[in-house]
Amino acid sequence: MRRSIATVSLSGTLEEKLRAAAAAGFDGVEVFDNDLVASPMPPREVRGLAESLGLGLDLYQPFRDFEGVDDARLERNLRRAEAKFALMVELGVHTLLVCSNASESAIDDDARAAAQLHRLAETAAPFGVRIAYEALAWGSRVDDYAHSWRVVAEADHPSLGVCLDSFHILSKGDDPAGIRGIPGEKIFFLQLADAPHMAMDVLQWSRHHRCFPGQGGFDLTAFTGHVLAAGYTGPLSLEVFNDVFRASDPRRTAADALRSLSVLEDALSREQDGPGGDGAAPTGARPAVTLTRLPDPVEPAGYAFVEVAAEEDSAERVRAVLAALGFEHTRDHRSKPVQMWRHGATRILLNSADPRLGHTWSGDAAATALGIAVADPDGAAHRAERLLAPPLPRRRDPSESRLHAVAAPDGTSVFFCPAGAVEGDSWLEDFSAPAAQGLRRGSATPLTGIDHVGLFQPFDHFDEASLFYRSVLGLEPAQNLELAAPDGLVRSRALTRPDAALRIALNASVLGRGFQADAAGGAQHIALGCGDVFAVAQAMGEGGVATLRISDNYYADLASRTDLSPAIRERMREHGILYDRAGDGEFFHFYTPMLDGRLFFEVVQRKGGYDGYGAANTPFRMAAQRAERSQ
Ligand SMILES: O=C(O)c1ccc(O)c(O)c1
Ligand SMILES: [Mg+2]
Repeated sequence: MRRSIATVSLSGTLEEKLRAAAAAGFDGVEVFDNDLVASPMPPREVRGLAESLGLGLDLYQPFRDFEGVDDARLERNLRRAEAKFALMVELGVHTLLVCSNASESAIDDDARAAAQLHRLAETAAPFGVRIAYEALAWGSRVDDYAHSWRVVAEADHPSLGVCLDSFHILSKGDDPAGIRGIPGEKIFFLQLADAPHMAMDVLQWSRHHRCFPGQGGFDLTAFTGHVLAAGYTGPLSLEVFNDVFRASDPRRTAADALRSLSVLEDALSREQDGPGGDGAAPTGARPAVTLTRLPDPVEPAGYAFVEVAAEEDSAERVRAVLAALGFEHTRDHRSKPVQMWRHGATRILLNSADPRLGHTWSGDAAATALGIAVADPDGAAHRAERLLAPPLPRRRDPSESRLHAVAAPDGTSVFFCPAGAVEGDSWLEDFSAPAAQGLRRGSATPLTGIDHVGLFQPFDHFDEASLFYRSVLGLEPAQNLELAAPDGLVRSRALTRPDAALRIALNASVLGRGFQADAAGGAQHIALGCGDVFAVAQAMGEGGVATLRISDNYYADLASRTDLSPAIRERMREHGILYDRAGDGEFFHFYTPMLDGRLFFEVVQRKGGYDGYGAANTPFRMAAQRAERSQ
């Protein structure tokens, strides 16, 4: 389908916005009145620039407070509209968006509104302009799509139709299924925006918190499905008012935006195919539009590895922790300064070179790459590329295996590794047995694998990162949580496979401050699953690595709210083990100290189907880390 974006969704001058939209691959834009008025470019130049960029100007907007007015004001409004129609002719835009009247003085009379919109459409027609009437959620009379459609139907003019905006409809909990009853040719325009669920004034919610489809809490796939079922064939246009996007690099925002539409179209196209999903047997009537289809979603089987980069001093600290956790240094890379540490099927790669720069890693130890085990690495890489994930060039010897890698928004490398690879196979052959004196053995601990990886994100790219991991790795996002760290609020969002084979936790500091955010690149952790958290804590201590100490007050509080026995609580206190409970599920977990400024490990034990992350304990963990740092 044709893809557009409103200039209000991007930062910068009108020219920068047009260039960013074109660079991302959009077909068209909605021109916002203010962006044009503020631009030094005359309308004909804007038109020329858009043409040279291959962009259509699909809509001009918004025109406000037109209908439901007294007769004298109607004449003034028509003159105001005529000036815009003349401008639109110069720009070459053929559709004007008219928002439902939001002023207190609007007259509550549908017949009057319909007659006045009829006059407007009649005046627009000679200019080659159509009117798309949009119900604002805060319109003073017309505030839902069904009402806007009743007025448009009553006005009955070929140059008048409705504009549907997902935000105004879904924010109020209206049932979008009714859209199917609107004739497709009377839906002149479709604006898409998602938003996180919030209990707040709808105007403020709309003007500050909209986000791209798939980043919030609305079901945009179902919504758009209804609009297509009605027979709509126009553009899918993103209209996102968002405080962060207004102030961010427009090229990056535009790429994020286009990715959201690719994911949406792909989901719609798969839905139309029905449960078989092979494109051969549509269950419903196929609409008159072509939907972008991406390579099949990736179904990760788990982590093939996590790579940690560390310069020598901190590498020694990482090695000490790995050995104490029961990992063993089993292999070395044949051509790079990379050690493989293994515990059963769990692998941590320890790299002393900066994988991106090719020289010695400087700075704090960091998790720089995630190896994701997938059945079809080529297909996964192909899908990632279609989702505008930047591919990473790999420097390698000709004899080495080739792994596809892409960069996540925070710069983490994501490798697609063949699932089920065993030693003697593919990329693992790039590693050989280490010189015997280099070998370091771990202890026997009941670790079961990598439970999750926690990555701190710059706040501005939090939604982008969550859409990236969701669409590129096939993960389902949970609700955003806000956690009170001792030095600021931390937003947290978990993404997981339905079968829990892969979990990622994203965190960000709401105000971009606090020690977690201050660590260059932000705090990170690698969480290991186990069958006996006490045994692992014990072994780690015997291996010379203490666990992060949690305050005694925490254990006093635990006594008041759980029925854990005093003996167990005492052992937990001794090892800094934290506890959470959900239904019948229980969660025990502890942390290593921060290895440098940013990286630490966590060990978790899940019982009885617990599928959270112990978020309730995060403030206490962060307080303990902060106390430890300032010692
Ligand atoms: O917030 C507004 O005023 C506004 C303007 C135009 C739109 O299309 C819209 O959805 C909201
Ligand atoms: Mg709108």
